[in-house]
Amino acid sequence: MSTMLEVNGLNHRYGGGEGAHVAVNDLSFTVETGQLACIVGPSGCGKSTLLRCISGLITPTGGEVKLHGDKVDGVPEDLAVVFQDYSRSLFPWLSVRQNVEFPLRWKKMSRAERKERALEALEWVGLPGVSNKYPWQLSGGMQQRVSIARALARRPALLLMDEPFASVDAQTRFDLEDLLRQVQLRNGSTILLVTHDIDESVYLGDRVLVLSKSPASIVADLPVDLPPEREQISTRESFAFVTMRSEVARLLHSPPGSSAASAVSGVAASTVSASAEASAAAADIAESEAAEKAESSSEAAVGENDNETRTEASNSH
Ligand SMILES: Nc1ncnc2c1ncn2[C@@H]1O[C@H](COP(=O)(O)OP(=O)(O)OP(=O)(O)O)[C@@H](O)[C@H]1O
Repeated sequence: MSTMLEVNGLNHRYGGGEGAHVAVNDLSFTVETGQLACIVGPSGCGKSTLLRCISGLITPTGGEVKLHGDKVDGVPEDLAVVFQDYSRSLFPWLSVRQNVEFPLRWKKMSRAERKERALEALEWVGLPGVSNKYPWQLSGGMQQRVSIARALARRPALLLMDEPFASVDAQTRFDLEDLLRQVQLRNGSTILLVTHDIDESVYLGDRVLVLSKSPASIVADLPVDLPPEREQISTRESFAFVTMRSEVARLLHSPPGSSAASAVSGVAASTVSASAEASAAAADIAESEAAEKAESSSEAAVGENDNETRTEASNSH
């Protein structure tokens, strides 16, 4: 697998002098071709700043970014970005198809080719029948699909996504997450997605990079040990998912540089599987203990309330 993105010693400071604010602090990582890497970090830690540096929208104050080996010093032609706010990224006076075609105008291709690419991308995102509608005639989730189609139509070397599903309702969010993984698996796209939602980072990612509080630095880089094909209910219930999300939550809530955080980051992959085994064993023990207790207390507990099993829906907002 070749390296698509290299971030080396990246720093970014806003302003100067006493009012200077360091948003990103010495970040280094790579993303391999065909990988979907998620970056998760607390609100305000510097995630968007990192994406702006990677996309060439701002020049970092230190370090460098390379896309397929070329130093980024402006917005690369073969990079696309999907933002959270779909309503501001689509042109309301253009039809859906014209919106998707829009960035292709700067590519050397005929009108017919542009149209074909746009229709193909709309099909990838499950919107084959809306090409002549206007964005304001679509639901929020459909508009975000159009934004994704517009990014994919360019066949970018790297797709950056900044909290792409944060503005849609929970069910639409699930649908869009599944759509993204399907598209990524089918097209082999390389994607770097930023989110502050722990569950989303684990569900979507082949890998999760955990950032510290501001200024952003990398606390851990964890491979996601889940099958490529994921399903909202069974994947989220799986042992590997639950273990991993706990690991990420622990890392996010440990102060950077704390012994807990550095201990985990040093042995990221092995920690996940080791703690998975330990938790499995603990769960087995707890289950058999509970069964024994239930058996012995069942005679004495006649008339008492039924046990309630409560599954807490995770929400890391
Ligand atoms: N243009 C700017 N000038 C000065 N400071 C800025 C600028 N943009 C961001 N910052 C500051 O840099 C820090 C990181 O901001 P950034 O938007 O990158 O964080 P984030 O992790 O994406 O936040 P959120 O999760 O809330 O979207 C914040 O303290 C923010 O106030």
